[in-house]
Amino acid sequence: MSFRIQPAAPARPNRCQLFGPGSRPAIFEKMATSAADVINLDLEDSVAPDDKAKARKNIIQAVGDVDWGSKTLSVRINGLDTPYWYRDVVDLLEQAGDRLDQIMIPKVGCAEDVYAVDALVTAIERAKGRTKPISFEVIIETAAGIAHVEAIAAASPRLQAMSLGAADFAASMGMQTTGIGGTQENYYMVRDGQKYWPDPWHWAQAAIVAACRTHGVLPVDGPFGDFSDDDGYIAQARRSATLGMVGKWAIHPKQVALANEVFTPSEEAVAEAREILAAMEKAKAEGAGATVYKGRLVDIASIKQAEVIVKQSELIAG
Ligand SMILES: CC(=O)SCCNC(=O)CCNC(=O)[C@H](O)C(C)(C)COP(=O)(O)OP(=O)(O)OC[C@H]1O[C@@H](n2cnc3c(N)ncnc32)[C@H](O)[C@@H]1OP(=O)(O)O
Ligand SMILES: O=CC(=O)O
Ligand SMILES: [Mg+2]
Repeated sequence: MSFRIQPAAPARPNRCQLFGPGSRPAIFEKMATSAADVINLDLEDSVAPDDKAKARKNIIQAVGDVDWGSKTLSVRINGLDTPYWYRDVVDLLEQAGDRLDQIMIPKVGCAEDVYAVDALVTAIERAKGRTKPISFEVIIETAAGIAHVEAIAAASPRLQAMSLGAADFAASMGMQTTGIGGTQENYYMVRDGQKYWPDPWHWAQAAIVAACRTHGVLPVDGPFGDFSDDDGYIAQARRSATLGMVGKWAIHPKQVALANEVFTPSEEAVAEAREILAAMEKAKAEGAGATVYKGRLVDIASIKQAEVIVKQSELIAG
């Protein structure tokens, strides 16, 4: 390990973030009774401009009225390039009850975007005597966002999570696709006449994971638009989990169970991780730093790898 210690990310389950438009209050109770760990009530891109004010009111009322259980309750505000965002923050912080946990800031392009929201939130918290500090999550979904991803991850002690937003990201990058996440038809390689579809989101996800892990923030995969394609969703989520992300968005309730399944370590994976830890305990007792487990090398690094899986399963089990 470097002299610079890697901070731990917040210890809370974040396997699935279920989104719903703030302009559709009829689904709020359904969201609250879902199995998602995080609820994202949206004021941004799923709400038409004429509905923004009403959606704000709906959300403020629902924060207090709906029983959100032990879920993390987050509201996605509008982007800092719009005329809506300051009113989102002011009204939420002045009028919504203490049950509100988090604000999601979309289209963050630089650390100063987060700083600006932090300054406003801090002023209102003090003015109103709010004792529970609001945490932040951000979406990396622009070229500027990914270019400044590490500075953004370090921008505020309020920051708990960072998502990749594939739809706006694709648009900002000028990618030739209207798909939201997943395999892209024209992003393929050819070998011996066979097509092979690599993952166009991989590099951005890896950059987000590295920035998040450096600064103790939860890395999360964003939306998968085709909610009729369970296999595609699962494949995308498994790749994200393998890269180090802790969860994924659901833009339809049927995606919640898929995310929970992928981001909950399987019994087999946990059992194997515990066996590796036991094998290393035995090796250490015998004065060895490395040993053989099921025909393969395990050493002191394997302890840390196994601990990732065991800790994640313990966190979810509560
Ligand atoms: C790129 C981005 O920014 S993604 C993030 C922003 N986007 C969003 O928030 C969109 C969230 N999703 C939705 O608005 C909706 O799910 C839609 C528009 C995609 C589909 O809505 P519908 O046509 O109503 O879906 P469908 O008919 O399959 O719904 C089935 C049931 O789930 C409910 N439902 C639909 N969406 C949600 C949701 N997000 N959360 C909870 N329940 C929901 C419906 O009310 C319906 O309930 P019922 O069986 O009791 O009648
Ligand atoms: O906000 C999410 C996105 O994919 O864009
Ligand atoms: Mg977006």
